[in-house]
Amino acid sequence: MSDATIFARATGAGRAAITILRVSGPKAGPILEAIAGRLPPPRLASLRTLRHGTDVLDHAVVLWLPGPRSYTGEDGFELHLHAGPAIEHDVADALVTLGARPAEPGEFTRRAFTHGRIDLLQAEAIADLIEAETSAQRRQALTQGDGALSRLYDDWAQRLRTILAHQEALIDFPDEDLPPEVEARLLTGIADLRAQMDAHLNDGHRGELVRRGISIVIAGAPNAGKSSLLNVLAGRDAAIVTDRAGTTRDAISVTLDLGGQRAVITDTAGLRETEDAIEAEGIRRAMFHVKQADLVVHLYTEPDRPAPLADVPVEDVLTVCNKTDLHPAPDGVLGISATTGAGLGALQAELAIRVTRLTHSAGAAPLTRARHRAGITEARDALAEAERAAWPELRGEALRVAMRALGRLTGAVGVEDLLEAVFGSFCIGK
Ligand SMILES: Nc1nc2c(c(=O)[nH]1)N(C=O)[C@@H](CNc1ccc(C(=O)N[C@@H](CCC(=O)O)C(=O)O)cc1)CN2
Repeated sequence: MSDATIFARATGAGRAAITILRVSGPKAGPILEAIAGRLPPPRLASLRTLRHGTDVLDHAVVLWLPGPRSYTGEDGFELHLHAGPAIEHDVADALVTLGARPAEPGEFTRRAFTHGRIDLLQAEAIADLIEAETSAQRRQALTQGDGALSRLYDDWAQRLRTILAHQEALIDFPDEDLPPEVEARLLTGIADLRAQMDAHLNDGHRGELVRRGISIVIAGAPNAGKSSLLNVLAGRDAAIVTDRAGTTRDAISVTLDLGGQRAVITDTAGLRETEDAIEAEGIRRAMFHVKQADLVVHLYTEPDRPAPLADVPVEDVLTVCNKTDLHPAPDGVLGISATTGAGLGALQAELAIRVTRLTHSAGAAPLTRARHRAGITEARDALAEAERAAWPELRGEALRVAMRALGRLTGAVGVEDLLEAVFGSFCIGK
């Protein structure tokens, strides 16, 4: 399978000036010679006439990318073609005739992983980089792609290996030859590592928040102007606005860039007692969103001071007074008018500060996916198990469980079953 030569369009669909086809695999050299004549110098853009037999396909820029110094680690090439359906399908036909086949989603990056060019955390970072919509997401993906998280986990695995070696020594040479401080030092080493993993896990989900986007929910009484606020923040009419209380029944979400951070803002049904079954379901959903939110904007209008939201910590709530064009906001409360736009700049600035506070990471590389959290949790639990173990043999086994959990994160050990999940979500051509 993996000795197939694969190809895919690396650029987007639709009208464009240039289309890049990328090809990787053992037949790349012979195929390029067949369509472009002799091989150009490695990694240098060269203009060539592409032919299939006597048929001229295009005049194109060609890159010859011999392995192992290539993205996939294999021989490969790129064709920078004039964009257009006829060129693309005729060149694809020529590639198939010469023994290549279309690539599966993520197959180029999967080959880069298989050939040891990148580890699994870096492969995930490439997917995140392509998906990134905001600057913060881009920076986080680039940091992980440069191997920041890999280095942290590799360093922990290295320390575990040393601890495990000392542990083996304790088992092989019981009592006699070894000074007592060997076991004490070993236990301190395990405790230190576990504490570092705890700190890494207790990061307020910063990396995951940046990657997924911060969830901000607008809640409050009917007719407080929640939908109007969503619309002005979104800069478009996403939610229906009327002067009738109870207009919003279902939650409506828009994605925003708040100071470089991705935020998903959700407008919810107004909270009140109601006989209307549909509105009641809307309110049930509103409460569900409020409880899940990273930040709640509690909107109200003077003089109807709201009761605190049940089940939401106060530090996660920003109380905002709307309709200041009708009634001024009391001292110390952020006032806005969704209709005149007064105070909106201050609200956006405050939201950006809150979001930055939620996502600010103290230097070290944050974990960014549930997969990472599960792996580190497993390793941390195994270390705790090792600290409690009554027998050296049991301690050794728990340390090996921790090692394997770390190894699966970078892809250094047994991840065959994981690869489909990681690479299947890529786009074709990556
Ligand atoms: N045209 C084009 N642009 C592209 C890519 C590509 O494949 N083709 N990339 C693909 O995703 C990204 C750049 N990433 C890359 C990472 C590694 C290598 C690579 O071949 N590295 C070799 C050789 C480096 C060199 O020229 O000396 C190496 O590290 O050994 C290429 C691209 C974004 N832009």
